Amino acid sequence: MRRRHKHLIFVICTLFSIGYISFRILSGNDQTEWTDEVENSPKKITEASEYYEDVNFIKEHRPRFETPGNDRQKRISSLLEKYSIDWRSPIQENIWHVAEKWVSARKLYPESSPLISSVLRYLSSAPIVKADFGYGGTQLKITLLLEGGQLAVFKPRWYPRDFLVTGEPYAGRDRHNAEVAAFHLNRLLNFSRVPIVVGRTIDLRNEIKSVATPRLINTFFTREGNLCFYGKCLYCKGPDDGVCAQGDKLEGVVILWLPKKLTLEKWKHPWRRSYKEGRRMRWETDDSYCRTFVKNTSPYDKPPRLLDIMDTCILDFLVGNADRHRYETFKNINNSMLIILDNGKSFGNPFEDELSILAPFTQCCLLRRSTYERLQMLTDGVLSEVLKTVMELEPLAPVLTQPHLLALDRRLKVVMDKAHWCMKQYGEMNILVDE
Ligand SMILES: Nc1ncnc2c1ncn2[C@@H]1O[C@H](COP(=O)(O)OP(=O)(O)OP(=O)(O)O)[C@@H](O)[C@H]1O
Ligand SMILES: [Mn+2]
Repeated sequence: MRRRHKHLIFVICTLFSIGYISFRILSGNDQTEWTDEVENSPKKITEASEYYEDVNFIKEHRPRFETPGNDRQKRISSLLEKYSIDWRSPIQENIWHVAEKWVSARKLYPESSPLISSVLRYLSSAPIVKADFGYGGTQLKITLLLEGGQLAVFKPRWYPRDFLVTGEPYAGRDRHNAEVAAFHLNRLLNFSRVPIVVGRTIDLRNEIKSVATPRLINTFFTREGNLCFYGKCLYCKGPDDGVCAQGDKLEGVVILWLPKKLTLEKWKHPWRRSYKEGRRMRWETDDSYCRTFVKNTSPYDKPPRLLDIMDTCILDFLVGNADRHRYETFKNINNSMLIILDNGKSFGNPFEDELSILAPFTQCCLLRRSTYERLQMLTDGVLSEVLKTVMELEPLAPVLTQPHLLALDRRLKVVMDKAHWCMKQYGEMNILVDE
């Protein structure tokens, strides 16, 4: 009897030990579910199929910055190889023709070409043959005719780089450096939809006034020994609205004009703001606006326009541009891109993220797969690092202050979180579009 009793105790202890050891092994696996170990040995968890799906989902979609020992450095190198600018490339005087030929329905220039450096170099140095008023709009600018017959726009500097624009999300005057940063960011996103732009400090007296039309000369004046002008635009009424050089030197940006033979068509942006206090637009109060209205309305009911709106709002959210009230496409050209013109209202406040700019994306939950993959490549601070390096020798360098660079990385995380939320909610195949 006693022997049988002992035997029973032995069996119970053995079973208990086996149970305990199994439990430890399994819970050990549990703890590795977020680490690379699971990525390398997915077989370990194949039995729990539901759970496996979830882990796989997170593995594929979690932001890269949560992955230790990832390929960050490789991503930086490959992006720099494609997008670096040779700011010392020799001047090529016949480059305008090249830039003109680049323009097609879906791209303004190739993703990567040493000739982009050549265009930027010449745009920042070509002699100015003629200068006139801008061409309407609300902001002060000058139209330039450059040597070789190329048209361009000059937008002047109003603010120092660290100026903080507060108030309404679209407040303040244009930020000239924002045009430059938005252009390079658009390249990193592989959009090629922002016109080519470069920083340039001009001699207002010798390069502009000397070749200006009489009507532009009439708006020149001096203030405290500095040469100024106020030009003509909706907000350019007189000297109070003028911009002044430091002495004769005026910093600004030169934007390459699109080929004259291509006509632009203007569209009202479906997610535009009212710009009136107390007046709310439908998208601000109706979260089904995309599904019930925009998606059923031409030209958003078929590709590529709505996807272009998604791309644009992501770029705008990253740079903080809340002023995309209208947009332009090439008239009579099939599948024309949404041309991302006028980014002057970006980079006003690096300490706030204006979520309403993302409304098209959060309300439609739609995104090109190519854009999603590119955004993912730019996580882990890759975005700010590559952008900073690409613009390091820009004539306006430093183009962005550190807080603005950090804001880009922070906002990118917000975009990725929204994308993952959409995927979880509706399924990846309903969110990401192969186009
Ligand atoms: N690079 C360009 N090539 C061709 N057309 C251009 C270019 N830049 C601007 N335009 C034309 O001029 C218009 C006004 O330009 P832009 O939006 O930069 O000025 P703005 O004064 O900031 O306008 P708004 O006050 O409406 O914001 C554009 O809508 C476009 O039609
Ligand atoms: Mn503008």
